[in-house]
Amino acid sequence: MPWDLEAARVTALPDDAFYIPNFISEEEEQILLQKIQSAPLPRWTHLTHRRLQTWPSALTKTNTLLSSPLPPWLTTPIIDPRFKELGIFAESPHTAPNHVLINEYHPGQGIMPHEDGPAYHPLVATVSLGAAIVLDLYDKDKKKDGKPESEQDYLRIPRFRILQERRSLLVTRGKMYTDFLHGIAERVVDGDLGPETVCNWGLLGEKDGFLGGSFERRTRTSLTYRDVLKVAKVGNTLKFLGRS
Ligand SMILES: O=C(O)CCC(=O)C(=O)O
Ligand SMILES: [Fe+2]
Repeated sequence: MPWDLEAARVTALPDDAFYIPNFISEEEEQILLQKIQSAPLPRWTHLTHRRLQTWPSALTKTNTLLSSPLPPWLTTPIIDPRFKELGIFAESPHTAPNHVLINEYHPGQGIMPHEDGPAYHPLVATVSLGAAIVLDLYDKDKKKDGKPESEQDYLRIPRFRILQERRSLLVTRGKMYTDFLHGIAERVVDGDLGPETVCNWGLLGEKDGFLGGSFERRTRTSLTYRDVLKVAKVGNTLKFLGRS
């Protein structure tokens, strides 16, 4: 793992994006997948095109996080020591992520182009598990309220494509967070892969598997680490509710 995030910069992208292959080991990947699979069923929110876990809890209607620690399996070794060593959240308000979304995509599933919005410090650190997937980035300009205006907009060609290998880390922040939409196409095959079409091609850990220019999707799970700006102490909340 590089000690300096700069060595991992995706130079073909506007500021800032960083890609680190083999960020976690195969053993760490298996432990994480097993923890995710063994979470009680009510932990999952089932959406039409994927399912999702939210740790430590969903935000309130005012985008507030009720303060609660992340479980140790989401903290060690990803946040502590690795994010800390790389200084990934050093400039975010809480100097560490306090929220993790876990998305699971089966082949053919994806996520519509969207932006992550103002509830978070503009930085997302994504660890990919289980299989590779292509993340598409779209210009935001022709969008209204951050959402595609039409079906045609949704189908339009991405401006950039990032290939996320299993066990890799992708960090997007700044302009990449605020000026682009990101999405994952609902495909069973990711194709047209090569140095001209994949902006992090030179940073990939194992290009050999992708030299044929395409791969079949398998189940891919992502952990997206973020810093929620507004945090309420649970003690205060209880007081607010008249319970203490
Ligand atoms: O699975 C991913 O890598 C992206 C997930 C995402 O965009 C989100 O949860 O907001
Ligand atoms: Fe997102």
